[in-house]
Amino acid sequence: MNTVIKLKNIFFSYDKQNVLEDINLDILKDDFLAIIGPNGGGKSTLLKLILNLLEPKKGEIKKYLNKNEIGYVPQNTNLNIDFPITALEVVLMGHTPKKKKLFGYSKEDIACAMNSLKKVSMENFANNKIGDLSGGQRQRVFIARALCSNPKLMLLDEPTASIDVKGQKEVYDLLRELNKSIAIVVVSHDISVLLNYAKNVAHINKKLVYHHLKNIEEKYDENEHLCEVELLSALGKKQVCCNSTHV
Ligand SMILES: Nc1ncnc2c1ncn2[C@@H]1O[C@H](COP(=O)(O)OP(=O)(O)OP(=O)(O)O)[C@@H](O)[C@H]1O
Repeated sequence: MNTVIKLKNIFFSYDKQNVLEDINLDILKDDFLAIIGPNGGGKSTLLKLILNLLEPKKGEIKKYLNKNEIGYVPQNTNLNIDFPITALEVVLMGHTPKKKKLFGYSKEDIACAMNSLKKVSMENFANNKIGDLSGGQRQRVFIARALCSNPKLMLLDEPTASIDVKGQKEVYDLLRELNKSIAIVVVSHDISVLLNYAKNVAHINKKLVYHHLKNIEEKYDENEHLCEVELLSALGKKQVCCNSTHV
């Protein structure tokens, strides 16, 4: 089975107005899926449905993974950076301890958290305060926290918001490395970077339009910034394979 998550005819509304309509989407085992779309288009809502934080009003979400095999890096992890906590402590917060302890963490917990920091090349910053790290370094620590449960799928909501271009590239290079063994789903407005990393794109504006990027021959310069409209226009010109259409 190549699919890890299957959404079938999903409808969702917070009140009476539909936020998502008739969403069909397969997330594949080796996917690097970029979810793009306008503000309020329903991107974060879709992630919350996949994470079981919300229930669809209609339709079905099939998961071919255990709950702890889905890692999540939420939006706005830059909040509370003044809180006096180290990178290691942030990662330990995402860890499910093997043995329950009343105070502190066991040696095994710390070794496991250090291993996660190593996977994101942040082990040398374990004892640094999270507020003293750069935006890109901090985001890598939050990715390490999500790696604690050895996920097979990682969902990231705007991971490079308010990170400089160099930091963005580091985060996406890391995600590409992780994608060798983990399916990656990224919500982002940061299309020019995603163009160089994503395998597939889902554009969400209440409805979903899916693009297979492998058919695009033209390579974009990583440092070139394209807006969403330019990207979609580029995709349209290249006539990529779509399995759904805007209505
Ligand atoms: N808890 C909520 N209660 C009511 N309405 C909500 C709630 N959360 C989101 N919405 C509304 O649902 C719609 C979709 O929101 P969502 O956050 O999923 O969009 P988004 O595509 O992630 O937007 P952005 O790019 O701005 O983060 C918006 O109109 C938003 O105002």
